[in-house]
Amino acid sequence: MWRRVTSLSPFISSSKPSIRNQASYGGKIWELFTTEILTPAKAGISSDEKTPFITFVVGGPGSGKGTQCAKIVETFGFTHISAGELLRREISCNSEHGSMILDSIREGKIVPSEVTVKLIEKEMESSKNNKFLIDGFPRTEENRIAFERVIGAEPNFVLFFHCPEEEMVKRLLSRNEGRVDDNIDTIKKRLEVFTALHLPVIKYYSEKGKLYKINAVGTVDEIFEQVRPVFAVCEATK
Ligand SMILES: Nc1ncnc2c1ncn2[C@@H]1O[C@H](COP(=O)(O)OP(=O)(O)O)[C@@H](O)[C@H]1O
Ligand SMILES: O=c1ccn([C@@H]2O[C@H](COP(=O)(O)OP(=O)(O)O)[C@@H](O)[C@H]2O)c(=O)[nH]1
Ligand SMILES: [Mg+2]
Repeated sequence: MWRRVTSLSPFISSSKPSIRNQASYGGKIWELFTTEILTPAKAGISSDEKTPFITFVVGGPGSGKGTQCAKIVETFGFTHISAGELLRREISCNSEHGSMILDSIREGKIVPSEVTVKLIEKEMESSKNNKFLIDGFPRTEENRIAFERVIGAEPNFVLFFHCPEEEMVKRLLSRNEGRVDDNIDTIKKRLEVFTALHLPVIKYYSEKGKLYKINAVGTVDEIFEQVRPVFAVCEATK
């Protein structure tokens, strides 16, 4: 079981996100980020079994994060922690924050970091595994900083699923999972939030050489063939 070694630091309070006009990024900004060549040294692979191996899986809504995570789990034995699923679980069990989370999800807004990070921390601590895929998180710089402070760790690398908006909208509208946020109005808001708040996270990890960009257009299997070598590097060093 993985245990946090650093002491809890104060959570960062959530501030209201400012939504910048998508046009200010020219729609092509994601093209600036290139795919890293992943090596064991870059991934920070260590032989210490107690050190958690953390991969963040990020990308726009409908880019295929959850679908690819299922394949990574099946093939490489990671524990999948979906931030969105953890939040939806809080809604279904009417927890303390359930109604606030529901309102945020309905509006396509980001739930305060302190809530999400605490849920992720609980999942990590209760897992017997030490390899984690953290899906749909961090969505903002504030999320990222809160994770690092509370968990006391950085991801070994970050998988970024890059997908054109039209494709993401098409996929979300046919997802059919009965989600309150898979309707065109909320989808538009989610895309705005993604464009406005996610870029600094991508930029941060790109500058650290931890970003692995995946072209998320194609069949599920074709996309997995881009993902597989990233994890195969980790396997090869075991
Ligand atoms: N490569 C793909 N091509 C077409 N549809 C896809 C692909 N990958 C996932 N999907 C479908 O698109 C929808 C969104 O995928 P999902 O994995 O839930 O994305 P995310 O977690 O990024 O929102 C789902 O209905 C899924 O079955
Ligand atoms: O770290 C997170 C992850 C998700 N969400 C909320 O949960 C929704 C659904 O997230 P999920 O990752 O399930 O959506 P996906 O990107 O997979 O469609 C988001 O739009 C946000 O409102 C959040 O606030 N913080
Ligand atoms: Mg998902």
